[in-house]
Amino acid sequence: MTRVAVYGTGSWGTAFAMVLADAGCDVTLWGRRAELVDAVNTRRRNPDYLPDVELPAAVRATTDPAEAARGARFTVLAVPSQTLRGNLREWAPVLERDTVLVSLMKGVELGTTERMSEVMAEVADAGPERVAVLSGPNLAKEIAARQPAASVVACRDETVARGLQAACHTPYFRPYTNTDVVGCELGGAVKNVIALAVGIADGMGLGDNAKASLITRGLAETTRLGLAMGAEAHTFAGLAGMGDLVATCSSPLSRNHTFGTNLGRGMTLEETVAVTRETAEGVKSCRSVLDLARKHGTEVPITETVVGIVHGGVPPMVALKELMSRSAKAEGA
Ligand SMILES: NC(=O)C1=CN([C@@H]2O[C@H](COP(=O)(O)OP(=O)(O)OC[C@H]3O[C@@H](n4cnc5c(N)ncnc54)[C@H](O)[C@@H]3O)[C@@H](O)[C@H]2O)C=CC1
Ligand SMILES: O=C(CO)COP(=O)(O)O
Repeated sequence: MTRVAVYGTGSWGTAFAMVLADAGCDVTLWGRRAELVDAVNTRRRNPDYLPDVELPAAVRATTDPAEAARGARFTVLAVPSQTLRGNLREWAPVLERDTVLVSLMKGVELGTTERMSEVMAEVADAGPERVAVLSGPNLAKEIAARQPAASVVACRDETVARGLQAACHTPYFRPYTNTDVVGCELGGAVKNVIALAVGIADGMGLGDNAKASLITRGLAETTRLGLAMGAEAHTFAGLAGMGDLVATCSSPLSRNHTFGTNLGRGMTLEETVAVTRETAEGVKSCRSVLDLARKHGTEVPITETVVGIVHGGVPPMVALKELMSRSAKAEGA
């Protein structure tokens, strides 16, 4: 039986632990808080993040990182992007030497502008054959309800990607393989920023034309940045690009979309943060995505607009006018 360690007992870590168990793996979840770990072990519940879901018996939990790591072929990381480096520094000494690190995270590190796979490779001293990412239209609450979804598992080593694919393939969760790690990660991180923009537009009362335009031009700027970073164009037309963008920008379950809607309705950043319990990665990552784009000399006008609204205090209506009055361009430019 394949042993898997999942670090992070939030919505996605817990839901994906369930997917792995349903696919036949033996899963140990690492959690920070003893009460939550205890609830998983004794009541088969995660009352804080997925209270209505009964977890399979093959999912156990622990607060001990070494116990979670023992014998794990895959080590899945599902903590907020901005805490990964610090967390992994603590866990790296106890991980199995040959374990494959799998990122579920959709963010870019502030300051370094590193993708999560880069942080993982650096901190755990892992080669590309030990670093994988999973990304796609995967709203945790739908998956926890075993509603059908497809996803992408990406690793530079295709054999490793196939191994991970087999480890998480269930009747309701269909993973495809890809070797374009950069494209899959970037698709996941930037769609959170575009979902903020769409949420803001929804909150302002703008219509479906505005939404479709933001999604489409959002995909254009994601692809432009991705190509400059060495990603492959077709990845952005796939599940980790278009797929995730559509799911996140249209679902009320998305934390990023909801965060944006609250801002668009006129809440301040502080008020919006106060009512957001879970991780909305785009709020921080919009700045690192913008930094990344500047490093690569690419234009990301929607991301720039989101940074202006979220961190620069620009009123959404002013930001909209600026976005609409940029110099006219050819669509493929
Ligand atoms: N929830 C979803 O639908 C999906 C989420 N993701 C991505 O997965 C990642 C994790 O997201 P969620 O599980 O949804 O977030 P969440 O907010 O539900 O849970 C985050 C988890 O990290 C823990 N945590 C917070 N600060 C920490 C720290 N300093 N050290 C260690 N642990 C800490 C929390 O206790 C919690 O267990 C994010 O990058 C998100 O973008 C990706 C696909 C779907
Ligand atoms: O990544 C997600 C769906 O694929 C979840 O999006 P949110 O983090 O906005 O909830």
